[in-house]
Amino acid sequence: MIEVRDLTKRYGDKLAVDGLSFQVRPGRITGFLGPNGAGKSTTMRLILGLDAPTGGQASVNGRPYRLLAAPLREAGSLLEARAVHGGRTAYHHLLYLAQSNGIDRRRIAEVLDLVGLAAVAGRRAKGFSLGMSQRLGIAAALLGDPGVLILDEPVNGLDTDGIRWIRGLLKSLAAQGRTVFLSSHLMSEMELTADHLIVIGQGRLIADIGMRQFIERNSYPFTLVRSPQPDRLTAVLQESGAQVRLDPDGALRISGIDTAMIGDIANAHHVPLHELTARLDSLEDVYTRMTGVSVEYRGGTGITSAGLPAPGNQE
Ligand SMILES: Nc1ncnc2c1ncn2[C@@H]1O[C@H](COP(=O)(O)OP(=O)(O)OP(=O)(O)O)[C@@H](O)[C@H]1O
Repeated sequence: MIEVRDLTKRYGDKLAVDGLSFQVRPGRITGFLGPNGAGKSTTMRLILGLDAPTGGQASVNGRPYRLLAAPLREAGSLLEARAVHGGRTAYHHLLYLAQSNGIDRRRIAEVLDLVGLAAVAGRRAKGFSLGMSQRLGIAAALLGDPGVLILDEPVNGLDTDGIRWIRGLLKSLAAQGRTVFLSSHLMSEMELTADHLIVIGQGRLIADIGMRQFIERNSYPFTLVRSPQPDRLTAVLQESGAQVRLDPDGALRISGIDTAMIGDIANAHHVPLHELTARLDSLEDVYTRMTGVSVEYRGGTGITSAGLPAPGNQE
C-alpha cells in the first residue's frame, strides 16, 4: 500500500506537487495519469524518498520509504531504465543491488529468467537496446520480491511484444496481491492494463476512480452501425431525431437515440444492418476532455475527485 497525504513539492517558484492526497491499494494496477509536467515523476520520486517533500508525507506500507529496513524487499521501482552503470553486465548490476540489500544471489537467476534476459546475463548493459534496458530495470525492481511496484513509463519505447509482455507481467503481479503503481502516456495501453486511475493536473488531484467508472461517467455514449444502405438509414434515423456521423471506414456513429431504437427503426424501414454496437468513449477521449478541464480547474471551475463533471458540463 502506498499513501500520499497533503504532499507538496516546490522547486523555486514552481509548485510541482500541490497538496496531493491518495492511496494506492494492493491487488490491482493503478495507473497514474497527467499531462507533461503534471508532477507524476516528482510524486514517484517523493514516494521513493529520492527527494524531500516541501510539505506533507508519503509512505510505503505505513512508513516513509527511507525508514524501511529493507527497501528493495518492500518496494521495487523503475524510474529511468537507462540509469544503469553501463560497464556492468546485467548479472553484475543485479548482484550489486542484491548484495547491498541482503538479497540471496539465487534470486538473480530467477528475475533474469522472469524478464527474458537469462541468455544475455553476461553482456554489458551499455550494449542493451531500450527494450532490454527496460527489462533489466524491471528485473531490478522485482529483485527483492517486493509487495509494492512503482514504475514510471515502463512501456516507453517498447515494441508491441514488449508492451504486451509488461501488461501480462503487471497483471499477474497484481493478481498475486501486490500493489502496482504505474505512469504512462499511452492511453490505449493504460486502458487495457489499469484497474484504477489517479489523474493529476498541475500537481493537483483531478480524479481517483476505477477505470470502468471513469470511462462510464465521462463518456458520450453512441452506437456504431454498419449498413449496405447508409444514406437511407441516415435519413430515417435523422427523421427520428438522431445525430449521425459518417466514420472514414463507412460506419455510422449515432447518438441521441438508444441502440434498441436504432434497430427497431431500421427494421421498420426494411434497412438491413450488418453491425449494431453500443459504444463508450475510449480512455483517451475521456482523459483528453478531463485534462483540458484541469487547466480551467486552476481558474476555479471546481472539479474535484469527489465530483467529476458530467460530460455535458465539460465543454
Ligand atoms: N529537479 C527539478 N528542478 C526544478 N523543477 C523541476 C524539477 N523536477 C521537476 N520539476 C518541474 O516540476 C514539474 C513537474 O515535473 P514532473 O517531471 O514531475 O512531471 P511529469 O508529470 O512526470 O511530466 P512528464 O509526463 O513530462 O514526465 C515540471 O514543471 C518540472 O519542470
